Amino acid sequence: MEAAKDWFAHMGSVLASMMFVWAMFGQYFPCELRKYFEKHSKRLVVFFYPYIQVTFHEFTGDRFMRSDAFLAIENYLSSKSSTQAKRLKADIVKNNNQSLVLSMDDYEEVSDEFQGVRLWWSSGKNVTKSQVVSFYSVTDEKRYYKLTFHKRYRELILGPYLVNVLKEGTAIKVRNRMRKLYTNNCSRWSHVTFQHPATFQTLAMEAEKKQEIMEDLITFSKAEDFYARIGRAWKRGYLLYGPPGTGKSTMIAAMANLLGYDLYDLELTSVKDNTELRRLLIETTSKSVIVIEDIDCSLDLTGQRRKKKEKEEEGNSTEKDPRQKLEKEERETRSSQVTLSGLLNFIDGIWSACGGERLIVFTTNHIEKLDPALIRKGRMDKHIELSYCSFEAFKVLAKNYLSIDSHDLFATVSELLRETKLTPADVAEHLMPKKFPPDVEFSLRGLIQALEVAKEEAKLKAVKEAEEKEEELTGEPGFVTLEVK
Ligand SMILES: Nc1ncnc2c1ncn2[C@@H]1O[C@H](COP(=O)(O)OP(=O)(O)OP(=O)(O)O)[C@@H](O)[C@H]1O
Ligand SMILES: [Mg+2]
Repeated sequence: MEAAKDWFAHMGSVLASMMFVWAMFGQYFPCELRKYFEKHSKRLVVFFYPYIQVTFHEFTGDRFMRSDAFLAIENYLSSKSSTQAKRLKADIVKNNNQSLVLSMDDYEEVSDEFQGVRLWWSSGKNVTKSQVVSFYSVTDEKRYYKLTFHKRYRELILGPYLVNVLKEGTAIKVRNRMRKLYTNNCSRWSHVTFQHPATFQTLAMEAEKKQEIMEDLITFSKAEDFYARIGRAWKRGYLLYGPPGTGKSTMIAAMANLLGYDLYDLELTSVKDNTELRRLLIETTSKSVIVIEDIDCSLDLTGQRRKKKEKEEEGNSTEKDPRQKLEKEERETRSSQVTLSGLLNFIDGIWSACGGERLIVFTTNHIEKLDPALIRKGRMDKHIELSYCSFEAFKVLAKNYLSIDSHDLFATVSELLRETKLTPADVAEHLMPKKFPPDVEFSLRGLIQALEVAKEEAKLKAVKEAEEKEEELTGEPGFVTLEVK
């Protein structure tokens, strides 16, 4: 097939040369003869050269903006170029890992296959003298990729194949891009490079739970067709809850890293009203995680229930002065301009118009404070509890911080962790090596001591609470006996 293509290509160039000669000297022939020759020479070319060529130029229209199709093809061909081309160009892409991207040099060719059909991509460039007046000689180089395939496969290649090339190429481009962390201030998103090292591998949590969350995320990221078919916006809501220091923010960074998404950290307290909230959310790009941290503290997001309760209290209010009342009302309208319903409208699919996938993640330390309307299933697709450090989670931290899988002191740690509540953040702090290489035993003994102190404190707290309860019941100071094990 390669040989046949070469032969056809050769014939094509012979014919092209004939056409060139004809273009140069054709004018000296009589008009009738010229028309006849032109008509039949095209047929001859088609007969001898049954291949179709499609050219994708680097610049189309705007000479400062590289064409999206060209960039997608460059990315699509990068893996094929690195295995097939003899001359390659290398460039460092400033993504989160500064990876090296290879592409074929000019006038190279690589082949590809699609549904059993072979086709070829070649690269080239048009060099023109620049119109710009300059001391140095300036030339304009416009590169292009040329796709060659047999005319028999016109529909397959111009349809599904090219769609696939552009889709895959764009996905590689997105994967290789520099990711961003956006924050909202003064009604606008501003961004910095997102470079957080957290991964699910280093996240301390039970392996099974971790696996389930990762699978859920990956399934979501690949479910474009599914969401389109069922007519739902391609988005998924997560609610992460648990005490401070249990890894909620760390997990969000790990989620963004796993999927290669950008991160939008939405600070609700600096959003003026629902209109601004709508605009900020619409401005988010696809392949992003939108995070609203500590929703219980952000605003009056607990909805109607709390408002109703406040109204009831207001009935018994002592503010008789109308001016004071007015001020209070003004204060309330100002603070409640971003409402629960405003937020839920977006979550319920208003932004389906935006297209592209988005994850929305809420975090809270107090799930019990949230209105059930906000957290019912369907609105938040997945509720994830991050809790105190279990032995399994400890083992992940021990591996991360001390590079150990087991130790004689693990049994003591395991027993103490079962009786005590220490957050992964606290455990991590004790495992953090004070020198390198780390003194494993010293770190583990430090952790054991902290666990014992926490255990004692918890016992004393329980005694105090019991005494207060007894005092409440009897009106007498209570004494509870501490059972020592
Ligand atoms: N599950 C965990 N796995 C690995 N590291 C953790 C975990 N939980 C906490 N840490 C460590 O503790 C630090 C604090 O954790 P993080 O900020 O994720 O907690 P949080 O749950 O978001 O707390 P808050 O509710 O206060 O926002 C992190 O920098 C991380 O190093
Ligand atoms: Mg946090």
